[in-house]
Amino acid sequence: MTLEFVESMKNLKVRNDDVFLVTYPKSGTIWTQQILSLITSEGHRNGTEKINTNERVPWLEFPQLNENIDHNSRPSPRMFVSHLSEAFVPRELKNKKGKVIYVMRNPKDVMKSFYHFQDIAVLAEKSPNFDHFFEKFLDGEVYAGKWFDHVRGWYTHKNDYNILFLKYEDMIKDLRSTVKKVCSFLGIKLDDEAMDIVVKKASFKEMKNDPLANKDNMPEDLIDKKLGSFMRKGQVGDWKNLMTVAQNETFDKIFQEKMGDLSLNFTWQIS
Ligand SMILES: Nc1ncnc2c1ncn2[C@@H]1O[C@H](COP(=O)(O)OS(=O)(=O)O)[C@@H](OP(=O)(O)O)[C@H]1O
Repeated sequence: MTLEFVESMKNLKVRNDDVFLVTYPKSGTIWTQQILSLITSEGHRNGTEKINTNERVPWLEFPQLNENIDHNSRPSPRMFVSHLSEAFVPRELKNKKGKVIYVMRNPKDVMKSFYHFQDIAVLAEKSPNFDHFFEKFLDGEVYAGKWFDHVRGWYTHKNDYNILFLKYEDMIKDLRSTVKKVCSFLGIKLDDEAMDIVVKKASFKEMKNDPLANKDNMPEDLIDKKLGSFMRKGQVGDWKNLMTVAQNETFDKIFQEKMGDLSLNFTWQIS
């Protein structure tokens, strides 16, 4: 990804039936790519088409991950996935052209997932320990910058977009309801049998064993599978196994300062 390319994406011609999935890293990106793939493709549901979710929902800002795909020449309907901040996505989306699905996850679990991801992400700058990563995350010295800015940017500009917000924890609690919400947002009707398949194939257990959906097919120079799995735990509240009491207090204080004025609630654990 070059800055020049990202800049050029601001001018991408948006089509009415485009769908942009946007996330801060580690918030449920591949999960929602899989859900979108299953909802929109019968061949993905019944296993007759062997296409990676990363190809069905290609990266907006990483064309090299999809054989240098040229988004302009893709047939409609197109789906995209992106980690871009609100200020960097195609401007035409602001005219409520196309649809945006923004998935968020409680930032303590995001941070923990991100910390472990550096073990397997070959190109990631490694932190020697969690204390170091904790500071880096708070300072936004990680890919995609500060979590607080990313979420705030999208949330406070929500009225400019045709946008559906989803939360990772809601997906954990009731995946079927989330799938229904996505179907309704996309104007797609699935019968009960198709819905059952989507919910089953988008479960953590199924995805962990599905190389089309779990990044096992990623090149080894990007993800080193010997060092860990991309589908790590898929839980809510795993941050408790890593953050100290002091770090948690610091985080809560910063969260309150930066997000306290927004009507956004997160689920920090599920008992
Ligand atoms: N089906 C399903 N159910 C529950 N959780 C799931 C599922 N699929 C992916 N995951 C978890 O999502 C985390 C990876 O997030 P992303 O896909 O956003 O990562 S990335 O930004 O694309 O690198 C990562 O979270 P952690 O396990 O906490 O590390 C994945 O395990």
